[in-house]
Amino acid sequence: AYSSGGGALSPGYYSKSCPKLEPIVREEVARKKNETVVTIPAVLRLFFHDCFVNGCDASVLIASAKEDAEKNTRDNDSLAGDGYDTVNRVKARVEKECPGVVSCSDILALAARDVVSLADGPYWTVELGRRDALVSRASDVEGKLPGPDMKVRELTAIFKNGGLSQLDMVALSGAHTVGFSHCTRFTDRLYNFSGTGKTDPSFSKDYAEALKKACPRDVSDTIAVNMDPITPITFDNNYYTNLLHGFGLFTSDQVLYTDSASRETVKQFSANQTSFFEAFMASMIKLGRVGVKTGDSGEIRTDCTAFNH
Ligand code: HEM
Ligand SMILES: [Ca+2]
Ligand SMILES: [Ca+2]
Repeated sequence: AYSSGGGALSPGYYSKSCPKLEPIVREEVARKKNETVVTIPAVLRLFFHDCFVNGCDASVLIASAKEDAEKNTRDNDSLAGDGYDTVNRVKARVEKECPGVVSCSDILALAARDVVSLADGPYWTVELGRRDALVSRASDVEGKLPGPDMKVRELTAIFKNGGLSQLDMVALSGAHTVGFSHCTRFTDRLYNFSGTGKTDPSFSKDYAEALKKACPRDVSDTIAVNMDPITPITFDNNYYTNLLHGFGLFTSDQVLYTDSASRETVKQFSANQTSFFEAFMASMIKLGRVGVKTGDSGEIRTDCTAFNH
């Protein structure tokens, strides 16, 4: 379990030491997004995978010659390269403006906020003052990240490790309103649900048919589909409306509606985008506090992909 106090974080942390930080991050993220829209889901997911393994400390960004860092794991293998590129580009500019001052973990937290708002989602104030990790071990990832086959009880337990509630879990799952998934992450639901050789009955029939066309039985592990088939690049509440219609891609998505423990929240977020946006912002701020290192812990990396020493 991690602390999620976040007491030492504050929005104005760099107001004297790097006053242009936020406009620089915004500009670089927007430039990258205009080159490829994949930037949006890539950065958002990268932030989540960082925070859930040893806290929001940029541990996921470390590149290891021995390939034994967090990024060298099955769970993190599918993190799109554009997420890392975005952070590295922002960092390069920020280092020119204010050398040695701004952590990679704070850049990632700001970039995650900016991609959401650039996709027409909400905009919130980001707490700052995180320091970067001194370790990144592949062996630390196991069991920390949720899997697409999990049910509500397991999902809630994983989020609880970071001090996040079931409501936070349902709100943050709304991130699947943008981005892609490889077919291999859900083909069991299409062709061999619970070992039955059948299709998961909680799928809409039409949606399952469409997914079978995009993802045939022996599909290559490079093929991916939109997670929100209706508004794939817009950050909206359509993820929840999809669940009402059996358009959830993973078991971990669809169970949020089929399980009565979370169904009312799904209905509410589907009916009212403002209530989803408010919950999402609050949960992102909580996510950004998970296991943060402040004060004398950690370091301010100069290169986000490597420790300073
Ligand atoms: C609730 C439990 C969650 C599970 C089981 C889960 C699982 C997954 C899986 C399996 C993928 C597809 C990866 C692939 O291509 O193989 C994915 C994609 C994604 N996830 Fe999640 N996720 C969860 C929560 C979250 C949260 C909390 C966020 C962010 C706040 C998030 C953001 C994303 C995004 C944006 C993508 C698309 C990535 C891209 O297009 O590059 N997920 N997730
Ligand atoms: Ca981390
Ligand atoms: Ca959407």
